[in-house]
Amino acid sequence: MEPVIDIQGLNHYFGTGRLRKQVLFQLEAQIYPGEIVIMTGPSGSGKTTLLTLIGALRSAQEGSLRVLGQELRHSTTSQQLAIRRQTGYIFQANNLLHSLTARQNVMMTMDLQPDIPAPSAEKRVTEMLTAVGLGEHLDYLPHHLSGGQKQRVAIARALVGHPKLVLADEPTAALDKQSGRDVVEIMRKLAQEQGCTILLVTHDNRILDVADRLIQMEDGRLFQNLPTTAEMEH
Ligand SMILES: Nc1ncnc2c1ncn2[C@@H]1O[C@H](COP(=O)(O)OP(=O)(O)OP(=O)(O)O)[C@@H](O)[C@H]1O
Repeated sequence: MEPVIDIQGLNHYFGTGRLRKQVLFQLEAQIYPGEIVIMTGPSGSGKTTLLTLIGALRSAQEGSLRVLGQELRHSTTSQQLAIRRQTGYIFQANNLLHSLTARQNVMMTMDLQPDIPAPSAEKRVTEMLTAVGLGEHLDYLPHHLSGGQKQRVAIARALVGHPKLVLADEPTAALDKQSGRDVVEIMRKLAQEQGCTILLVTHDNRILDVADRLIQMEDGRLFQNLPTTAEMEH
């Protein structure tokens, strides 16, 4: 089976000249279809940098990074756009547009998929918001929703286009224990139904058990094959 994410000898640097600083060192990792992988690690260790490289939101500089079969090093803008279209992003700050309702925020993703006719797109948006428990809040603006509800809109927005890959950066950081739990359970359930792969960065120990596999970043180096919480309990 071909990995969804295939990282080999990946290095990354910020800055130029004397200020050039290496932040990722010889990373190696393969993540396969349908896997839920959680990446942990101290602040500043390079997790967000790696996530944005995988999501084609910044350019790979050295080594190899293949995502959904596409080599991202030396890739063209249109190849990067193709990866972004197949990827759902969920960030700590949910990045909802404040003047748009929950429904309109999610609909924006469907606008990137011109091959889906408008009535079907609208139906999918309603179904997705209902699936995350917001069927009664379709026309609410973000400031009338709680933190957990806003994050659920962000999940609906990330998943409504049926992405092959979901990248989530601290999706539960701003949430209380129960809302955080609900949010990852919804992600897991929807991802299983759609068969997509999830790579999730978190400091939140309370959600580690949703992972099939844990990886850890420390000082720009990746450590793999850590036991999951479920395995540790056996
Ligand atoms: N745009 C940038 N320019 C220069 N240095 C940067 C830039 N972005 C990140 N860095 C540096 O790269 C390193 C890795 O940062 P990164 O944000 O990837 O860490 P992180 O593990 O995601 O941290 P956190 O858990 O706090 O979000 C840090 O030393 C950071 O200061």
